[in-house]
Amino acid sequence: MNPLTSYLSSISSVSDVKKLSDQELHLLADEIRSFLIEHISKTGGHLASNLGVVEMTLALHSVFDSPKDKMIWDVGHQAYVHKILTGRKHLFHTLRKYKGLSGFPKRSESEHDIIDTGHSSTSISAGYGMACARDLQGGDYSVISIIGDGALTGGMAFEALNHAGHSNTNFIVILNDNEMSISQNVGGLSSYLNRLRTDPAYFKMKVDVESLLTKIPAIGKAVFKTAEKAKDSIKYFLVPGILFEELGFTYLGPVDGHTIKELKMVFKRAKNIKGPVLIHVLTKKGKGYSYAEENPDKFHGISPFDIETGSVVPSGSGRPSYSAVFGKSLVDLAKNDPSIVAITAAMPSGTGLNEFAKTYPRRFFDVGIAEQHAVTFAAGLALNGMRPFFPVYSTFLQRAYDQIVHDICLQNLPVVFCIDRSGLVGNDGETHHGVFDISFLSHIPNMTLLAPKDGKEFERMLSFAAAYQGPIAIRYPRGESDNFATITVDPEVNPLKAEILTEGNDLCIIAIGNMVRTAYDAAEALRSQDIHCKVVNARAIKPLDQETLLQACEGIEHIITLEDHVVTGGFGSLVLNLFNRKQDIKEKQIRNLGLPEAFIEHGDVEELMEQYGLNVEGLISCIRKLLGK
Ligand SMILES: Cc1ncc(C[n+]2csc(CCOP(=O)(O)OP(=O)(O)O)c2C)c(N)n1
Ligand SMILES: CC(=O)[C@@H](O)[C@H](O)COP(=O)(O)O
Ligand SMILES: [Mg+2]
Repeated sequence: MNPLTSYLSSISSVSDVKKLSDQELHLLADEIRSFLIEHISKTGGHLASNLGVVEMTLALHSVFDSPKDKMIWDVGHQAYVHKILTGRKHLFHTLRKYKGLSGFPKRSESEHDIIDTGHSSTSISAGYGMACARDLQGGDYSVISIIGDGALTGGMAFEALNHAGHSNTNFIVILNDNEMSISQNVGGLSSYLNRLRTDPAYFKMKVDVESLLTKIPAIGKAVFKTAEKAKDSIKYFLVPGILFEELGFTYLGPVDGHTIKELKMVFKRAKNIKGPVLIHVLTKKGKGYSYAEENPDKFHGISPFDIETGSVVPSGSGRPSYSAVFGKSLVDLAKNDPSIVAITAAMPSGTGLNEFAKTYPRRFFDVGIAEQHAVTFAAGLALNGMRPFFPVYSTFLQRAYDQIVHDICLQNLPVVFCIDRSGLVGNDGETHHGVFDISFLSHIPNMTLLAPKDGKEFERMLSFAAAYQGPIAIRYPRGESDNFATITVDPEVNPLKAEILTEGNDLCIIAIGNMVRTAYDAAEALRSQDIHCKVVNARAIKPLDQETLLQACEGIEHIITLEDHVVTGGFGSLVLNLFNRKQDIKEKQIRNLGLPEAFIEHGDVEELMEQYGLNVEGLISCIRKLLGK
């Protein structure tokens, strides 16, 4: 290769990868790592996971023929290398930007992206479905699901392993084991995998033992049976991956995930094995960038950073995030209430639980990527006298709908759901926006749902929830907490009571949570133009503070409800029902402002809010139109 032109610039499609020798592929791997670090330091994104799969992805595209052979990336946050090799490297300056490259596989982006992913543990189910379809259609291609050790802790992955295992369907599962979820991986499976990783003798021994045992001459039935039994029992102790073998998979590994020659050899071998195969690949998360290797948690999902120092470029006003407010408040509450325990589904850092975990290790539970289990585990804790707090991203809570209904609300248990990342989250896009939680929670009997307008109110709601007799959820957005200290200073505020922030009789805006600031700023701007809007901070989404809301709207014709949530089944629909039931709705013009019933694309939150008319300017123009001014 001409030293002046890089290997990376020679790759315009996956077929170019196949032309390179193993040595050249390793040189290409170095260039891809520099490319990833360079670009993600500017755009932000999932750096550590992608640095860990460079050689594996190169080997995959060397041995298999995408898109004929189908590659399914679990979660999909580690598919940047796949995207670079499949003709999208020139788009990486737009990574996760509005109308730019998605941070996850997107079928609309490329034929090489076989399925849209973003939520964990779906790849084996989807892959096995595709393999079964292929066999029904007489197809002749490989289906490969690539799943991380974190994602493998998701129950759905085991449902799929169980289903696929005892079939003779040709299907390949690649387990990318880097011992990390976002934080350190947890659970019995993780320790099992760790044993496989750390006892290479296992792998060597397996080959010796197997070849020895197969040499035992089958003298007579009895001896052969004994030999088989001996083989099975020895295999049980010595053959790594026995767990997967017992489920019906042929286990190959563990394989060094950074040696392309070895990877290609195992992938080629797997192609020719009948039935389901699981390849256990060992990788290092963050490989090739020392800051990410030392701190894979921080560099899992990283904002723009300085390559030289590894430090994140500071942004925002410096106010604590809602997650930080949550984490600090919970440590304070737990000091005086020993019944308080905290549960996370593999997201301690993202939900602000690191401090609590350090302070109260016995009262902290990381269940792995297992939201369904987390909720019913919380039910068990609550039934036995504890007060569980479960901070979880809105979008991931979708996984546990039935557990919330059946195991928490039906039994009216005192569990606190702290719904982080509610509303638009921005750069993660469709699979991560938290815009359905009001719709899927507000209709469940016994569920109470609150939304704070700022950090102070959030603290108040958390202490209220800690004493609440029943299921209660508090929804709050990603990012910095707001601060209305100059307006309401009542520390003992009752979170079930709405509050009137500003007076006015031309129109009434009833807003929730993060949208109260938008309503307040729009009303302030309009006041100077002689348009007087009343602003109500609803605080409680369910039950609504009917008395305050009805009173606040007396004598006002135009009402706007404002939410960072889909309008269908959202907060506005609850207000509409209230006025329908309580008052002659004909007297009122009620406009529900929120998000459409659509999957909202990725981009910066500000851009998306503008796009959907939910920023201050959008609200002002809507009010002017309604009032004809
Ligand atoms: C249902 C669900 N819960 C939580 C997450 C958040 N999440 C994204 S990646 C990740 C860890 C994945 O670990 P692993 O599969 O080992 O991949 P790695 O980053 O180590 O390559 C988690 C918890 C998610 N995407 N989906
Ligand atoms: C891939 C994934 O699901 C997580 O890494 C998620 O992107 C984290 O989101 P935050 O950056 O909001 O914590
Ligand atoms: Mg991992």
